[in-house]
Amino acid sequence: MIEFADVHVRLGGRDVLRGVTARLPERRVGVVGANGSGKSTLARLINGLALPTSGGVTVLGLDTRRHAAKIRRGVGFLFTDPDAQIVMPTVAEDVAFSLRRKGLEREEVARRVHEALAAYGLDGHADHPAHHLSGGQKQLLALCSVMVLQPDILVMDEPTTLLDLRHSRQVAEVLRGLPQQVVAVSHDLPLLADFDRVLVLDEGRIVADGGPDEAIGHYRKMMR
Ligand SMILES: Nc1ncnc2c1ncn2[C@@H]1O[C@H](COP(=O)(O)OP(=O)(O)OP(=O)(O)O)[C@@H](O)[C@H]1O
Repeated sequence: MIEFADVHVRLGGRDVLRGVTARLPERRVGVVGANGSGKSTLARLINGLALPTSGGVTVLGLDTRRHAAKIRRGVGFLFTDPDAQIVMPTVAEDVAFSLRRKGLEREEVARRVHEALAAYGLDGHADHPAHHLSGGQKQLLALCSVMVLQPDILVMDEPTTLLDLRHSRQVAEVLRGLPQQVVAVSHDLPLLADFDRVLVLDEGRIVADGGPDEAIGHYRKMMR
């Protein structure tokens, strides 16, 4: 469960979010809106990467202002650019990196890495240099490295921007099967078409909120 209570965010003298209130119990929530409407800031609030100037954000029952470290352990965050997230030389090492930091035994790490790579269609690339993967494969690797930690919530900021149609569909398929709550900021409207709920932001406010047909319809009209 994610809850925004009258959240205002002011950055560099600008009101980026202006009174956002929403309770989000749904499993898959999309966020759309024009460039600069505050979507990334909203996403970053969920794991405490951004903090409200006033109002509050509660995630997994905790206030993000007071429990940032604990919330970050429970909230996986996927950035648009996978290069920002890939930290180790090979594909398998990248997935293993965060598991090792958790102090898991070597054999347990190897088992989980193997399973995770297979789930994301990357098992044939385990020993390849991560930076030699295609953009789409890198995005899948970044997602795999986040999900191997089994977060309670996955937040994605424009996860399909760099992907071709096939890889976008693959990511959509992966999201469909995840048991976790997913919040996806995206300009990729087909990705959100079967989400449970979509929020439309405009100039830092939620201006539409509902099922994908209704909310995306509103967004399309706004952008005419
Ligand atoms: N750290 C910051 N300092 C000053 N202004 C900021 C900062 N971060 C974001 N902004 C401004 O806040 C506004 C909203 O930014 P945000 O990235 O949340 O929008 P967005 O809806 O995700 O946009 P896009 O679709 O282009 O990614 C923008 O005008 C941006 O320039």
